[in-house]
Amino acid sequence: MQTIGKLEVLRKRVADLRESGKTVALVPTMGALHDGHLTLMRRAREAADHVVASIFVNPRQFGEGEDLDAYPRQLQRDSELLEAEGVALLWAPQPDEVYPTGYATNISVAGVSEGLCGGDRPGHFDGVATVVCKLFNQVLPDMAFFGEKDWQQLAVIRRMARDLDLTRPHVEAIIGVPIVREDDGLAMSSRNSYLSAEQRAQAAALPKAMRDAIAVIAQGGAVGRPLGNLREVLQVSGFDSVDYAEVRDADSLERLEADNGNARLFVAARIGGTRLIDNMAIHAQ
Ligand SMILES: Nc1ncnc2c1ncn2[C@@H]1O[C@H](COP(=O)(O)OP(=O)(O)OP(=O)(O)O)[C@@H](O)[C@H]1O
Ligand SMILES: CC(C)(CO)[C@@H](O)C(=O)[O-]
Ligand code: BAL
Repeated sequence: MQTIGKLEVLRKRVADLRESGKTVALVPTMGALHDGHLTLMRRAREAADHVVASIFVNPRQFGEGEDLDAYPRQLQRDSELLEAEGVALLWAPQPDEVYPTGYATNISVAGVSEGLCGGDRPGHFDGVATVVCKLFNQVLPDMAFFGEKDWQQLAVIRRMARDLDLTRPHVEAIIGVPIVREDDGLAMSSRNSYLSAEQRAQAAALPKAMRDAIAVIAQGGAVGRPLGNLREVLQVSGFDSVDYAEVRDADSLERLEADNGNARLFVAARIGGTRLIDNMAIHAQ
């Protein structure tokens, strides 16, 4: 596996991979890899002839006072993990390679980016859409893989690909991979490394409270009371605050007051300084 920091070199190496009609999958990440990321790499390996992974802690998607500087960076360890997964190229540019002096363009996707993480993190999805569009143009992959842990992000990226008529990858080739969880149900996340041992144990209350709320919501009726209970349970379990707990349509992301058969529960909650997100279908898929 070759690690590349210059766009010029990336374009040449991707062109080499494409020789004799071979397909290329892109898996964008911010590094500090865990089994959730490695599952994306495996899905990509199964679907394409070659996998290009990217590691870029994108400054434009972090708000003021967020954890841009503290975000874990461990390129050496990550590159060993990617190599072991059979990844062909690692695209790991520095910020000035992605946003050179004079950079002035922003992509903003309305609708699906509103509320949930978009509400709590103003400008976040502009930063995500902008960098993902650039990554797509840099690698021109046949397909790209994203985790359903960031369900709203996936919706934003698909909307962007549809609206901008992207062909590499085409919107149908933007593939969502189900959430990979720890044994106690907590969704794997690079930010879990911020948790102390006590907070890590308390964090398991999040998926459990979500499953309990879902069991009630799936029986029909309004979502207000189960979501109220979920907030209370999280506070009693050691969470400091709940940024949002909402039921939305899984595709349109419209907010729902009652189950519509295609509903999904979305929660973001804070424990210590760490913000954890999760989402689950109300009805088994
Ligand atoms: N537990 C998981 N299961 C499936 N996909 C995941 C999981 N965690 C992350 N991903 C996916 O991996 C890709 C890269 O994510 P990223 O590098 O931000 O990792 P992360 O663990 O989500 O980090 P963060 O702590 O910033 O949320 C995204 O498409 C994300 O949805
Ligand atoms: C898609 C992404 C790599 C864009 O920076 C990031 O938002 C992430 O890791 O989910
Ligand atoms: N996985 C989402 C990236 C972020 O939180 O900025």
